[in-house]
Amino acid sequence: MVKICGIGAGYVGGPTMAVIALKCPSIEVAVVDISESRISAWNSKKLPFYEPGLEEVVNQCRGKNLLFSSDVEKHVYEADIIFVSVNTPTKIKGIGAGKAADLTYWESAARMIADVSNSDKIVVEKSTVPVRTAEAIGKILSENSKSKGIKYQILSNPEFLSEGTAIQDLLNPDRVLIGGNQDPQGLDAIQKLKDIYAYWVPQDRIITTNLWSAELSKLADNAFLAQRISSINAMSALCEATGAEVSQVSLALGKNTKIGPKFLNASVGFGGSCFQKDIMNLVYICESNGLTQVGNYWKEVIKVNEYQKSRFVHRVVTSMFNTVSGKKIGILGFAFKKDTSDTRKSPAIDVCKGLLGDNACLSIYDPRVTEHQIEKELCMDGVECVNVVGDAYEATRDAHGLCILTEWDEFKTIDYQRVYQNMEKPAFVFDGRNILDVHKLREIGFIVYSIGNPLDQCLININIIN
Ligand SMILES: NC(=O)C1=CN([C@@H]2O[C@H](COP(=O)(O)OP(=O)(O)OC[C@H]3O[C@@H](n4cnc5c(N)ncnc54)[C@H](O)[C@@H]3O)[C@@H](O)[C@H]2O)C=CC1
Ligand SMILES: O=C(O)[C@H]1O[C@H](OP(=O)(O)OP(=O)(O)OC[C@H]2O[C@@H](n3ccc(=O)[nH]c3=O)[C@H](O)[C@@H]2O)[C@H](O)[C@@H](O)[C@@H]1O
Repeated sequence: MVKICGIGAGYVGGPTMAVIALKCPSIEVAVVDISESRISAWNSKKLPFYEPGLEEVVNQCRGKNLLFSSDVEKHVYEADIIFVSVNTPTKIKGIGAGKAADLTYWESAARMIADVSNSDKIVVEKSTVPVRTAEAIGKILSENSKSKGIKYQILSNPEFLSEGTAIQDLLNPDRVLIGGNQDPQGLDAIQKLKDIYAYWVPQDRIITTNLWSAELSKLADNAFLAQRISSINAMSALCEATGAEVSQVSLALGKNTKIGPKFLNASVGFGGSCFQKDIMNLVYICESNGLTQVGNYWKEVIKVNEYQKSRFVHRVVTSMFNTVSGKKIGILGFAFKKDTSDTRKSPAIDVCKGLLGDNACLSIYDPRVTEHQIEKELCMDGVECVNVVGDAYEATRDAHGLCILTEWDEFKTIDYQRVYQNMEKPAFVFDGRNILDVHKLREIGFIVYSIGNPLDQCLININIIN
C-alpha cells in the first residue's frame, strides 16, 4: 500500500490531503504539523477553519485512510511520497524583506525529512515557492543523507485551489501541474504522482513540465489573476469619474472570448494570503535577475490594490461630510472573501484601520470570523472604538453609515428598510463588493456609494462642497 505524508495541515495541506484520501481509498494518508493545536482541531468536531464541504470529506475518511498527527517524524519515515504544504510567507526582515519568500519552514521540513528518512522518497512541493527552490531542497536532502544512500526525487506540484471553493477546485481541477527532472528517474517520479491524480482527474488535465516551468507557472498564475483585479479596479475609478458602470464594462470585456468573464469583479481590493506575497516574490526574483522593469510592472498591481483600499476609505470620509470622528459605522464582512473564515491580508483590515485613523467607531459583523481574530488583525491594544457583534442589524443600529467589505450572500437578503429605520440620518451605504441593489437602497432613502458606479447625486454635491 502506498503511503503518503502531508507536511503542513493548513488551508492547502488539510483539504488537499483529505481529497486524496477520499479519492484513493487504497492509499494511506497521514497529515502532520508542528502545531499541536491545529492537529487537535483536525481531530475534533470543529475543524481549524471554515471551508464549504471540507467537514464532509474529512468525516468520510478520518479514521479510515486519513489521519492527522503531530508525530511528524514517524509519518515522514514511513511515507513513500511526501507532500510539503508548509507556509512560505514574505520575509519581514533581512535581505529581501517585504518581497522575498521566507523559506525557513520549508528548509526545516527538508532537513527533518533528510534526518529521519531511511528509504527512497518522492518529495512534492505543494507550497508556492520561488523558481529554482527544488534545486536548493535537492541539495539539502542529498547532502544530509549521503551516508544512508537514499535517493530523493523532487517534484513541483503547485496548488491552484481558492479558499471558499477549495473542495470543488480539488475534486474538479482545471488542471494539475507536475514538474520534475526530465531524466528517467525524474520521469518515473512524475508518473507515480500522475497515477495518484489519475484516480479522479482526467488524463488530459494533468500537465507535466520541467521543474522550473512548474514553479514559475504558479507565481505567474497568481500574478495574472491579481493583475486582472487591479486592472478592473483601476477602471472602476475611471467609471466613477465618467459615469460608466464598471459591471457593464466587465460584461462587455468578459464577452470577448480572448479575455473571458472571470476575475473581473471590481472590489475594495483583493486580499488573501497569497496574491501580494507571490507577486512581491516574483518582483524580487525579477530584480535579482536584473529585470527591474519587469519587476516594476508587477509591483504596479500591488500599488493599484493599495490605492483601491485607500480610495474607498477616502470616499467614506469625504461622503460623510469630511468627518467620521465619533460616528458609528457598521462593518459588514471581515474575511478576505465569502465562504471562508480566513482574514489574512483581508482588505477589511486596511479599511477598518483607515477609518479608525479618522476616529470612527466601528461595529463589525462577519458570519464566520471570530471576535478574537478580528481583534488580533486590528491589533486592538488600546483601541476602544471597535465592537464585534453577532448580526448585521446590531452592527448598523444607530450607525451613520455601513460598509460592505466581504460579499457574503446573507448581506444581499438583509431587510434594508429595517436597517435604514434604525440608522442615523442621512444614512450612508458604501458597497465595497457591489452586491447590493443600489436603486432599491436609494428608494429606501440611503445615500449609496458603490465601486465603479456613477456617483449618487448627493455625493456629487458633497464632493463639490469638499
Ligand atoms: N491558502 C491558499 O489558498 C493557498 C496557498 N498556497 C500555498 O500553500 C502554502 C501553504 O499555505 P497555507 O496552507 O495557506 O498555509 P498555513 O499557514 O495555513 O499552513 C501551513 C502549515 O504548515 C505548518 N508547518 C510549518 N512548518 C512546518 C514543519 N517544519 N513541519 C510541519 N508543519 C509545519 C504550520 O504549522 C501550518 O499549520 C503556501 O506556500 C501558500 O502560498 C497555494 C495555493 C492556495
Ligand atoms: O495561491 C493561492 O493562494 C490561490 O490564490 C487565489 O485564491 P484565493 O486567494 O483563495 O481567493 P480568490 O478567489 O482568488 O480571491 C482573492 C481576492 O481577490 C478578490 N477578488 C477576486 C475576484 C474578483 O473578480 N475580484 C476580486 O476582488 C477576492 O474577493 C479576494 O479578496 C487564486 O485564485 C488561486 O488560484 C490560488 O491557488
